[in-house]
Amino acid sequence: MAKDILFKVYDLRRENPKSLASPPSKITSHRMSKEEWARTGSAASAVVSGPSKVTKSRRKGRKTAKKPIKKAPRTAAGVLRCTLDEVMCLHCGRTGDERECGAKCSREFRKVNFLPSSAIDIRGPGELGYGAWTAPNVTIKKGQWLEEYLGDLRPLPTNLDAAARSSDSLYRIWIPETAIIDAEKAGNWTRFINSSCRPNVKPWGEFVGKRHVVLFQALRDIGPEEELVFQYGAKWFEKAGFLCRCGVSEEAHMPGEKGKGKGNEGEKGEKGGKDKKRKSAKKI
Ligand SMILES: C[S@@+](CC[C@H](N)C(=O)[O-])C[C@H]1O[C@@H](n2cnc3c(N)ncnc32)[C@H](O)[C@@H]1O
Repeated sequence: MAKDILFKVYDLRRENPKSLASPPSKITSHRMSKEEWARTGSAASAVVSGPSKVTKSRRKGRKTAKKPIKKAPRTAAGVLRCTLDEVMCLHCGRTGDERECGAKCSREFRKVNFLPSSAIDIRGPGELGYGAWTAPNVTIKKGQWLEEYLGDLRPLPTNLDAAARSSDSLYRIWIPETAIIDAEKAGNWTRFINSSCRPNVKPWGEFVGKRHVVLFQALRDIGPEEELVFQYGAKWFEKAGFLCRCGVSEEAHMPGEKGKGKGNEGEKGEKGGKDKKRKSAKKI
C-alpha cells in the first residue's frame, strides 16, 4: 500500500517549513483505482488473460473457440509491466526472461541512483506556485537519475483529444500505449517541477526491471539551492490555456517563440543526444 503523507514546504528562503494542505498527498509508489480501470473497457487498459481455449460445445458437439478474456489490471505493477522481449532493463542491461530481471532491479536501481528525499526542498509559493529545489550543500552531477514520476495511474482514453479536453489536471505525463500518470492528487516531489525554456532536468520514458518508468535526469551539473525545471513544451501550454512565465524572457511567451536563443542549453544532456534511442516522456 502506498504511503500517504503531507509534503513539507519551505518558504522561498528555506525558512519556516509548514505542511502543505492535502491534496496533494505524498506517495512512494503509484496508486490506482481498480474501479476506474474496470470501467474503461479500452484495449489499451485491458490485459488479455491467457491464449484462446478451444472447448467442446455440449449441445452441438462442435468445437468452438473461446474469446480471450479481457481483464482490467488489478495492480500498478500489472499496468506498468512490459511484456515485450526486446526491451532492455536500464539497471542490469538484460533483455528477455523476466525472471532474471524483475522487482530486484527496480529496488536496486532506486537505491543506487535516486536522490535521498532530504536532497530536495519544496519551496514556495512563488509566481509559479511551489517548486522543487536542491537543498543547501547538495550538488547533482550531469547525467544523474533523480527520481521516478509517481501518481495515480489512469487508463489511456480511447479518444486522446476528447479526454485531454475533458480533464483539468495539469499534472499528467503520458506513457504511450500504457497509462497516464496523474500527479494532481498524489505524487512525490517531482510533481512540483516547474517548466522553463532553460531546463536543467528532463523526463525520460525508460524500462527498469521490465517495468515502464518515467525518470528525471540532470541535463547538466546542478548546484545547491537551484530550482529544478524541465520544458513542458508548447503543446502543454496550448492545452493549459496560458503562457510560459519562466524567467528566460521577461514577457510571458509560448515555449519555442521567445527566449529561444538564450535557453535550452540544458537540452544537450548526456542521454538526450540525437543518436540516442531513449524516448523523452511527454506532459499532456
Ligand atoms: C506540474 S505543476 C508544477 C507545480 C506547481 N507549481 C505547484 O505548485 O503545484 C504545473 C503548474 O505550475 C505552474 N507553472 C509551472 N511552470 C510554469 C511556467 N513556466 N509558466 C507558467 N506557469 C507555470 C502552472 O500553474 C502549472 O499549472
